[in-house]
Amino acid sequence: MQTERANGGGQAERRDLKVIVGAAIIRDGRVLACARSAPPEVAGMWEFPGGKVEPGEGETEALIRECAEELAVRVEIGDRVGRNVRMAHGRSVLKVYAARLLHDDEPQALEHQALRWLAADELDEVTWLPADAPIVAALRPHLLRTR
Ligand SMILES: Nc1nc2c([nH]c(=O)n2[C@H]2C[C@H](O)[C@@H](COP(=O)(O)OP(=O)(O)OP(=O)(O)O)O2)c(=O)[nH]1
Repeated sequence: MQTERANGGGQAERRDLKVIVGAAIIRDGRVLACARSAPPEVAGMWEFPGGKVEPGEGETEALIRECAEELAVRVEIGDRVGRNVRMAHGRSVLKVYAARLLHDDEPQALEHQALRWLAADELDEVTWLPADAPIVAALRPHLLRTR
């Protein structure tokens, strides 16, 4: 549903912002990167596991659900990584959170083409979705700290 609210300047502010959450799953100083299998325009490009937050769902809850659906893993969600990234002409926003695997779960590529664990100096070896660039940049020092 779309509702609009007038702000101080009298302009309408969109309230139907779609929130996409991503999990930067970190293990031993490496982050899990996932290659999309669809749609064709972005197949083979790399992203953080995640997806749209469903109505009535919290961001952490959405991440836990998406990681289970896409990778068959249980995760603990930690701090935000990087800033909010506006996408689709401002209609959606990408928010990435650090995460760690629980119970020695091992990610399986149930929906992705491929998975890779990347160290800080390997982050540029894959082609990330364009919106992920500022997040990947913020992740680099984070990975170096958690080595
Ligand atoms: N999961 C994820 N999506 C990203 C990232 N970067 C980025 O631009 N996106 C975009 C790609 C898609 O347009 C959108 C996420 O949509 P999606 O199709 O993965 O979400 P979903 O799993 O909820 O999809 P669906 O059930 O509606 O098919 O966000 C990222 O790092 N992770």
